[in-house]
Amino acid sequence: MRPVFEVTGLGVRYRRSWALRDCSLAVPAGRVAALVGPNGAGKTTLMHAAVGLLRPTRGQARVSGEVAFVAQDKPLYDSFTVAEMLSFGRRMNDRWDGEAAADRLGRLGVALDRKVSRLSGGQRAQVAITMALAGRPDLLVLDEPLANLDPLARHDVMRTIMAEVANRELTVLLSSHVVSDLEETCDWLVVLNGGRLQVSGDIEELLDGHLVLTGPEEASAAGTHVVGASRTGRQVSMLVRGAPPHDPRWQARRPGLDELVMGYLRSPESAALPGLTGVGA
Ligand SMILES: Nc1ncnc2c1ncn2[C@@H]1O[C@H](COP(=O)(O)OP(=O)(O)OP(=O)(O)O)[C@@H](O)[C@H]1O
Repeated sequence: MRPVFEVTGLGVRYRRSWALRDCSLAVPAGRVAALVGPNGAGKTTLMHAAVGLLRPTRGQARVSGEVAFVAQDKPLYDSFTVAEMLSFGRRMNDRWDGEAAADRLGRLGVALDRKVSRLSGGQRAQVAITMALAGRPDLLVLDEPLANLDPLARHDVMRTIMAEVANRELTVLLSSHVVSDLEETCDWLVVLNGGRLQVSGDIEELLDGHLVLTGPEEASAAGTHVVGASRTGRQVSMLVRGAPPHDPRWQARRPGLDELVMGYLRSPESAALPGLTGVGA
């Protein structure tokens, strides 16, 4: 399927230091892509390059179609009511679907006559995302939409995104630090670490292509690609890619999304990118 969002050889330098180096990835249409990585990994920088807020130092970022971006601080005008925000949106956007926006906020119990300054964190997030969706974008880019929200509000925000993806062809790229929030909603994973791209691919294919092995430290892992390993006493636990090793002392199981992400983040030299054997190709 054609990519909606594609970067090739992307590098971004702020003064002397590189925030992103040599990143190439493509997110196919209709996917909900999770962008994860530790603080300072370059997630916001990648999103800013995608939506045209900064010019890459090297390479390029391409989006096909209309893009909407919700920044980390969910910028809204505090002195406006929700209805005034919506009519502001209508004036700024010729693809505006005000009816759907008002409907969605109604279903979420956000009163249109309420001042933005009096909304809860969760309602603020819902208004910002609703405003972004009302412009009927092809790509929705959300920088930490779940930060500072309680578990119920996080769930509601993810449900809003899911409903929109189910209703029409929308591609989403969203960053988060909480991988467990993404498990149900996202079907594409992008891992950035220290400005470098470590993982990009279909989540089910990635999980199918990896194993968590546990066994005694003397067991042989010959023939297996080890992403990372940790030791507890004489037991070793490893995240591996591809087929399991022949040594019968290993117990193997499919990793969870959290384990996959943590395995790569702990081993910055490992990568699972399209073109590498057995994963995401
Ligand atoms: N305007 C800027 N000027 C100089 N350096 C910057 C600027 N913006 C970001 N950086 C640096 O670039 C790197 C990547 O920052 P970025 O904000 O993209 O990371 P992030 O993954 O979004 O982090 P977080 O999870 O903390 O939001 C960091 O080392 C950061 O200090």
